Amino acid sequence: MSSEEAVTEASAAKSVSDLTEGSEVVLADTEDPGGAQFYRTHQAQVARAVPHVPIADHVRLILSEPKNEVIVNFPVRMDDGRFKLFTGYRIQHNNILGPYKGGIRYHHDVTLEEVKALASVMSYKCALLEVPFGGAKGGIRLSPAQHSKRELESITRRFVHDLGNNIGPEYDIPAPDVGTNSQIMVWMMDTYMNTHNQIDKNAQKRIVTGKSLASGGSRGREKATGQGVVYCIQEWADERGVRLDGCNYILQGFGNVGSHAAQIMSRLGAVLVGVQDHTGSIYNPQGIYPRKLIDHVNKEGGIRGYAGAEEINNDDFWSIESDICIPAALELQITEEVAKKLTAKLVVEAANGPTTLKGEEVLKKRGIEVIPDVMANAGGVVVSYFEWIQNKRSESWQLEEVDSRLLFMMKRSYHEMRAFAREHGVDNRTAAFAVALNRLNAVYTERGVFP
Ligand SMILES: NC(=O)C1=CN([C@@H]2O[C@H](COP(=O)(O)OP(=O)(O)OC[C@H]3O[C@@H](n4cnc5c(N)ncnc54)[C@H](O)[C@@H]3O)[C@@H](O)[C@H]2O)C=CC1
Ligand SMILES: O=C(O)CCC(=O)C(=O)O
Repeated sequence: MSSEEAVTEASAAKSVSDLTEGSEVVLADTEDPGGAQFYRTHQAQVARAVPHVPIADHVRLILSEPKNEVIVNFPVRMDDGRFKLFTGYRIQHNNILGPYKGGIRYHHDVTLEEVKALASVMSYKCALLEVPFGGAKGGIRLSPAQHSKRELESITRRFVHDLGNNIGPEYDIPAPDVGTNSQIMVWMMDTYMNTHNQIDKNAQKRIVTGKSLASGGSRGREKATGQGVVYCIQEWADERGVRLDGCNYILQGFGNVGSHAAQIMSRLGAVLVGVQDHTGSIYNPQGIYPRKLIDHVNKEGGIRGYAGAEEINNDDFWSIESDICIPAALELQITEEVAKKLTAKLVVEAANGPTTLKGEEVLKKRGIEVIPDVMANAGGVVVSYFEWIQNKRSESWQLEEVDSRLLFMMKRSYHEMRAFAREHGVDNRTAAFAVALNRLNAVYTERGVFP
């Protein structure tokens, strides 16, 4: 760098610091090792499916990057009176099958590339499950635990305000993901309604899904992702004559998805022998009671210190003797090293993108089967679709109806994926992406190319 350039850089930095003095700036994409790797991993996984289905060139190109990338920077007043600048993303990958759809993540590692990967995953998930939605995802780089309820509400409302018409009940419909919940969805809905003046307020409820029951949510949405994970495990067990009663499993992530999956697995007699979350890892070969662990987590904010299990090193968690492994936390967790340690016969990807490319290679070599994210965790978006329909029609379905419709859709796609895998001699992930790609390609080619 010449001395002139150095002076210019220094004065530019100075003027930025003048602008932000006294406030905290949470910069968006300063470092992004994980997000970029996740995006490349996801694209490589999709690319493996391409030789197995006839994809038109223009369709491949369209799907290779998101259609829209919305980034908003907005200041919010913190409880101490100072302003903090946040960056929010809403990435809209594809909407050929219907409105953009996907969760909102609040996590300190959120980056543009991570949200791009997650948005693209949603397009294939919806296509595989025949949910008439496209794929999107959003997020803000923040640690929810470090903010008061009031701060979280202000951040959420400001984010929705600044997204403006980039979301809408027939255009792009957010939902919960890591670090967000029904309360955040209800704040989003309320802010949208207050900033978009329409007479039919009831119809506007479907701007988000994953709301509380009182504010227009669906029965069964909160447990839906975990329920769908277990439906997949049941199909896998039936196919192979495995009894779930008495089988051992380990679980990474004990939030919405993990804790619900664990409660449902318990009802089937499966034994939870190890859990890991952001606070540590615990082990009990006699079984950990999900309900008691939930009570502990609600009080303490994590699994650490739970009296009904022994605390172990995070590194030892993956080698716990088990039949099934359920990653239900973040992406890129099942690395080469982790895959070598696993004793399970099945990995069920409750999380999005939990397995690295190298990790997958090892799993394959070791004969460990994978039910991929786009299939395993699709229960959430399926019941979000049911919530959206119920809001649109002013209906309220009973839980039995929600569960039986969910089971039907999960089973249908699971067996489509398995049939493709058998017919083409490919793994479940490649089959799942191939079925989804086929569907997207068919719609694009039938509709033709706009000149
Ligand atoms: N909430 C939903 O409906 C859906 C969620 N998913 C996916 O499921 C996964 C979990 O999501 P939620 O349960 O909603 O999130 P959550 O915020 O409710 O729970 C996340 C869990 O992951 C744990 N965790 C975070 N960092 C960790 C780390 N470094 N090591 C170990 N554990 C860690 C947390 O302690 C917590 O137990 C994510 O990949 C999400 O994208 C997929 C489909 C739908
Ligand atoms: O429920 C939804 O709309 C989206 C859920 C989600 O973000 C996901 O499946 O990863």
